[in-house]
This record gives sequence, C-alpha cells and structure tokens, in this order.
Amino acid sequence: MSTATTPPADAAAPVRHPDAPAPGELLGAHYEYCFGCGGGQPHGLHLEARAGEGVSLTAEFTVTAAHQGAPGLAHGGVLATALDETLGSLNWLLRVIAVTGRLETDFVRPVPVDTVLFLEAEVTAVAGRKIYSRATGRIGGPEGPVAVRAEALFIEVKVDHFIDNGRPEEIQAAMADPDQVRRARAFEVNP
Ligand SMILES: CCCCCCCCCCCCCC(=O)SCCNC(=O)CCNC(=O)[C@H](O)C(C)(C)COP(=O)(O)OP(=O)(O)OC[C@H]1O[C@@H](n2cnc3c(N)ncnc32)[C@H](O)[C@@H]1OP(=O)(O)O
Repeated sequence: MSTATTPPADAAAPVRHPDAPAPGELLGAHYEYCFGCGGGQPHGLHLEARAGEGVSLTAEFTVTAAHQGAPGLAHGGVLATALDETLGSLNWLLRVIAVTGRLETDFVRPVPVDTVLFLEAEVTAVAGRKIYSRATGRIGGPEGPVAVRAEALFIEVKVDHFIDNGRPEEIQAAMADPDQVRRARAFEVNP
C-alpha cells in the first residue's frame, strides 16, 4: 500500500446513504455500454455487484476466452478492470459520483478462463473528496484462495466531469436513458 491509498489520520468513517440498495440487492449496470458492467458490451466483463452491509459489496465476474492474456489465462489488465469496476460501484452506496485516481493491484494467482472471480470490496475511509477503498478477488468460491487484491483512491467529481470530457453523443444518450436508477447513478448525486 502506498501513502496515496492510505487514509490520513483525520479521515472519517464512510457513511452508507440511507437510500442505498438493501444488502443482497443487485446494483445493476451504471451505464449500458460500460466495459465493466454494461450489458451492451459483447466482450465486456458483465460484472454483477450486490450491495453488502455498511459501505461494502460483493461482485462476480466470469472470465471468458475474450479476456485472455496468456493462453487460457485472464489478462492482468482485465482483472484490474474487474477490481476497478467493483471499487467504483461502492460509490453508489455513498451516493457520490467519483472516478478512480489511483488503483494499486496485487496479482497473487493466475486466473483461468471459465473461472468465476468472486470479489468483495469496502470503503475504508473518506477525507474531503477522497474515498479510500479496497477489494479482493477469490477463485474456486467466495471463500476460495485470493487471486487478486487492490487498494484504491477515488476522487469525488461533479457531473460536469463527464459532460466536459465525454463525447456529446454518448453523454446525451446516457442522460436520456429511461432507466432512472442508471441515469441517476451516472449523473445525479441525490436522485
Ligand atoms: C456516461 C456515464 C457516466 C458514468 C458515471 C459514473 C462514474 C463511474 C465510472 C465507473 C468506472 C470505474 C471507475 C473508473 O474507471 S473511472 C475512469 C478512470 N479515471 C479517470 O478517468 C480519472 C482521470 N483523472 C482525473 O480526471 C483527475 O485527475 C481527477 C478528477 C481524479 C482529479 O482531478 P481534480 O482536478 O478534480 O482534483 P485534484 O487534482 O486537485 O485532486 C484532488 C485531490 O486528490 C489527490 N489526487 C488526485 N489524483 C491522485 C492520484 N492519482 N494519486 C494520489 N492523489 C491523487 C490530489 O493530490 C488532491 O489532493 P489534495 O491536494 O487535495 O490533498
């Protein structure tokens, strides 16, 4: 863990938003074309996250042949994406819009194609716009051996971050999404 992902001494404990999905509830995709969670990406991860207790969640991602690096094994960048997506989903439990500033990843075991990666993640602290979180990914079952680990620093942003930096066609289409929850997760702090 680097100092960038270590909460300062005066950081606060994270506070679960009162309207956060109940423990066990699926979060669903925050954006149809997200490579991590969107259903509209044929070779995406299709990661499914479920709210946990407090500011924590669990998620599952099945490694397919489209995700290989070495023959028959998941690409490390794809595994980092799964961790990034899982950690990013935590922010919905806080009802904060945030982007990854720093993602530190340990690759502990190779992950074969057709393996389900069982992820768990939690926010550990919040300091101003900085959100500190960590995640682990296990194989062979939710209690199986750890294959990947990450610690991250997310930075809270305004909705303008996406409007100013994204392509107008995708932004407008996402804002017009009839799925209110998905639109809220993308663009509103307190729907
Ligand atoms: C269309 C659908 C939209 C979907 C929306 C849902 C989103 C979910 C997406 C989910 C997808 C999954 C998730 C994804 O993949 S999110 C996509 C990947 N991430 C990005 O694209 C972020 C790119 N970076 C930026 O835009 C800016 O750098 C940000 C916004 C992060 C900060 O620039 P900004 O100008 O705003 O702020 P600041 O520079 O004053 O920094 C503020 C404080 O933070 C500290 N700091 C900053 N960076 C780092 C660092 N690397 N290590 C350590 N510290 C760092 C900094 O020192 C300062 O501290 P202090 O001096 O105050 O103490």
